[in-house]
Amino acid sequence: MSERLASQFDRETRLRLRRVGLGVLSYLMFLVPMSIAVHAGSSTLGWWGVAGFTAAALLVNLVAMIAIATGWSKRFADPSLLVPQLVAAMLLALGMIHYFEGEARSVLLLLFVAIFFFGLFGLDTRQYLRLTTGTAVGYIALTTWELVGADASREAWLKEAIRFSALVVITIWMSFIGGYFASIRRRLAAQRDALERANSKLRELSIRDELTGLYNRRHLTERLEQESERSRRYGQGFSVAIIDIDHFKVINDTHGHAVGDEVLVQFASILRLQARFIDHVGQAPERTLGRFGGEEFMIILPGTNLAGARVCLERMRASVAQAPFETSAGPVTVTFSAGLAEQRQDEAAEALLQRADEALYRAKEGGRDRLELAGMTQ
Ligand SMILES: Nc1nc2c(ncn2[C@@H]2O[C@H](COP(=O)(O)OP(=O)(O)OP(=O)(O)O)[C@@H](O)[C@H]2O)c(=O)[nH]1
Repeated sequence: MSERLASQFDRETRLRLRRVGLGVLSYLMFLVPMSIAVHAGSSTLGWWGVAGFTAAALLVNLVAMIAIATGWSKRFADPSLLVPQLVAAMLLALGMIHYFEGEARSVLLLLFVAIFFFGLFGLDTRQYLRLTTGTAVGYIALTTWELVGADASREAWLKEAIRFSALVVITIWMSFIGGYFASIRRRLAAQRDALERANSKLRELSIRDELTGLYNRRHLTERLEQESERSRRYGQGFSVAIIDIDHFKVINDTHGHAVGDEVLVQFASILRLQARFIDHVGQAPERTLGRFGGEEFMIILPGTNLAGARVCLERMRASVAQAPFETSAGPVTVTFSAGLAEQRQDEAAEALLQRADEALYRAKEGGRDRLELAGMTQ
């Protein structure tokens, strides 16, 4: 049953349905003292009456279950229908008590305690106090009607007064205690939400490079491993490029470290823009661009062969070289060199990176501002 519940409903709905189930269980449990009282002759209810009350209680719960399971209850502020269920339970309890006398009647006041405990699932103090008022008014109306009708003695009135005051004291206490638990629950929920938000922010920060906002080395390495694994499993190849700004040390030495940082940020945003550009028709898997360290960047291109990677990197190169970067120290000309490699079948990520790095070395040796492609054969 719970597995079926899990597959059909969302978490909140499952929880609400379970609560209604718990309500059914507590009604059924009350059948025991009720039946004993009927059997012992302490009740004028009779077996048909027991059956009638049980059927009414089950009907209330069935309606609540259907309203929750179909999603109909979601249109209300209280989609768990807790308040209507509690009001229905209270009315049923009042109706039932009418048929019990003496000791049995006092004991059955426990029904109200059970109902109020159920309110712990969601009532706040104000709602609890309203339920207490409703219960008290209902009880006074019932007993006055009974006692006046029976022309009861002073003793009978006093006995009811004792029951009534005990009922009111207990329900008022439960209102405050229940409300207190509700406030703790709300606080815990708010703390859990704040913690979840903080966690996701931390997760995001832990994979980002602080300066450029691109992915950091750790995330790039992780993604590279994932891509290798995916390619081994599904046979879909990928390429990788290591991008290195040319003579970045000169930019730093000439204009200062802060201007060097400005260049890195602008460089990153150009690469980011170009990385999003899709070169071929059809849906290409998302590319991962990051800062590998210093003035070195990396892009992972899933489902892309060397020729495709070259198109993408050539566009990046042209875009960077197109115009000098505007910095606080004036225009700075920036170029980069890149080494590209396509994964060979079953090649480990480390070996692939090694080949891309060797290609980058050749690009630098060859005069910079150029791309070099690693060969596919050994
Ligand atoms: N401004 C700035 N500079 C950095 C940062 N990280 C590394 N660098 C500098 O980047 C420079 C890299 O210099 P090199 O490794 O000699 O490379 P290069 O000057 O780009 O020369 P080639 O790569 O051979 O073209 C060093 O001066 C580092 O101090 C950073 O976050 N900000």
